[in-house]
Amino acid sequence: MAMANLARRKGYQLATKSVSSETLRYSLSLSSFIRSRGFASGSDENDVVVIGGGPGGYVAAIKAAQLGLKTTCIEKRGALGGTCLNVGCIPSKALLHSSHMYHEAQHAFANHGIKFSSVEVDLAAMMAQKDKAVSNLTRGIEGLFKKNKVSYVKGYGKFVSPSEVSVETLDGGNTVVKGKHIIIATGSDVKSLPGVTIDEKKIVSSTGALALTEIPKKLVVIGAGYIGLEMGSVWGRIGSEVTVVEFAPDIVPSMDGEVRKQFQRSLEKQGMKFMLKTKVVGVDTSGDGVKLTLEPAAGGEQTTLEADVVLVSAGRTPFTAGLALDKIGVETDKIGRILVNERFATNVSGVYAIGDVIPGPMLAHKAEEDGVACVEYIAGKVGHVDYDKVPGVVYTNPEVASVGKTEEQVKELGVEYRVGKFPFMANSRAKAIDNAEGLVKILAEKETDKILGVHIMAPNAGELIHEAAIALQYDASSEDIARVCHAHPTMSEAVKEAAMATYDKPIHI
Ligand SMILES: Cc1cc2nc3c(=O)[nH]c(=O)nc-3n(C[C@H](O)[C@H](O)[C@H](O)COP(=O)(O)OP(=O)(O)OC[C@H]3O[C@@H](n4cnc5c(N)ncnc54)[C@H](O)[C@@H]3O)c2cc1C
Ligand SMILES: NC(=O)c1ccc[n+]([C@@H]2O[C@H](COP(=O)([O-])OP(=O)(O)OC[C@H]3O[C@@H](n4cnc5c(N)ncnc54)[C@H](O)[C@@H]3O)[C@@H](O)[C@H]2O)c1
Repeated sequence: MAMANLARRKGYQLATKSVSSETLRYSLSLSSFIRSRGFASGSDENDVVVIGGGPGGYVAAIKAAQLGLKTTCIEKRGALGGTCLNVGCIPSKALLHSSHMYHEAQHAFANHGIKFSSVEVDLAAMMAQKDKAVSNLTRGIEGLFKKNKVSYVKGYGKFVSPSEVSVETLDGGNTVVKGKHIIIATGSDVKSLPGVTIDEKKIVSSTGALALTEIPKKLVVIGAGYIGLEMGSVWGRIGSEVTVVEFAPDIVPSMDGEVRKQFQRSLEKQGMKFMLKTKVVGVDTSGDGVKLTLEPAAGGEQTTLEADVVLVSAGRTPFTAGLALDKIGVETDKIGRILVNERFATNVSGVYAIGDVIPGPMLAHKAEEDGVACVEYIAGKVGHVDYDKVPGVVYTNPEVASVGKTEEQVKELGVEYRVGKFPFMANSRAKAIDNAEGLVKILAEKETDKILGVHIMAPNAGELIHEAAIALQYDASSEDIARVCHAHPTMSEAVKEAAMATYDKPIHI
């Protein structure tokens, strides 16, 4: 609105009535920016080149093009969407949903009066449904590239200079792509463990675990983080005996302690076994299955554990292999993450980095936010990402979602705080659908009531958390949430009640 007024005052014409104020804002500021910086127009040189077509890279490329910058994206895997779409977020959520439906059919339908004589898993069909979702979505991004006029080069990119990337194309050719600004968005890869060689058959990474052709009788998962618990849930629900070996004293070490305890109990009830404070010191794949040698994390007597398949999910590591970063002098930290400033600029002028390859949470939505902010800075605007307010969700059942600080972190900060909790046992919608496990927990600063962190365990916690994310972003108080009218009967009412419990008293408990 303000821009439209400015346009009128300055005598600009709105070209067509379909031009939105947003488009106008970008085009006005961008045309003057292009004039002042001498950006490419119609030449072979790009304003922006993005290496990597994952959530960070493809979103940065589309946003750059929307900002009027001539943009090319280089991707080596032959499909857009990166780890997330091809071998991460999307295929895992497809399998989590399919396996959840099977589990519900076996264990929950009868409570709702739905009975049938037998239910079975067709693994090939389950995998085909997952693959269909992935291929539809990757093609969708190619469509978005065309719509936004992003050039797409399929091949492996390597720096020749800070403004030139040589690409070995997938069709066997070679080309050099030039750009005034180059964004590295090459993501991450599975972190390997000493003495544990991934063969994607018996010893698998998440990629192998998303494509097993048989249900393993015994699955051992190394690492009780996001991937281990999600993929462990998938295979556990459809028949595997799942044991999770975790080095730390707790599962998902970054989670709020109280919520984590309830979460672990819930997973154990579903049949998942945990061996905490334990490390894998060796694997033997010479027989039919796998024999693991384990040792207490603090050292001590060794034990063995047998498995048909072992999933290595002990974290991911930044991926920069083959980029020739040393050739142009881009700085990385001790664990290989590219160092950037608040504008995502590396130490080399004109070279930027975003997503999993830089420090910060390794999450798709964080990579997307990085991508948008990075190109906004490149276009002379101001970008914004607040890593303290990035929601995290474990998509098990129940899901666990959180945003902001855990109680342990708040304590460590020495801030005086209040806690408000509300269990789904007292939420009418959760009772109506017979799925009342979990709680909402809110932490707020005692003096100001400003919300510091929100933690939710519920079947749809990943959806419920965004009310809290908005509240945190706008520095809302728990009273602000509590005084917003929430529809009845919804699971969201538990968020309102937890907010009431934080600054005053809840009604329904
Ligand atoms: C099993 C699994 C499940 C996950 N689930 C979730 C989830 O539910 N929610 C969530 O937020 N996050 C999830 N993640 C994490 C998420 O996938 C990553 O945080 C996200 O993909 C990072 O995006 P990115 O763009 O930085 O990198 P990536 O998605 O890794 O993309 C980088 C791309 O760059 C390409 N590339 C690398 N080097 C070159 C080169 N030299 N030339 C050309 N191309 C190159 C790669 O082929 C890749 O496609 C999951 C990860 C895994 C493994
Ligand atoms: N739902 C989601 O958003 C989602 C899903 C999957 C993956 N991801 C992202 O992918 C990244 C990688 O996932 P991940 O599960 O591999 O990593 P993670 O960092 O979530 O968990 C790794 C776990 O392995 C443990 N560990 C490390 N070394 C070990 C060892 N030698 N033996 C036993 N345990 C060990 C760690 O203590 C930790 O609990 C995550 O950081 C996450 O950001 C996100």
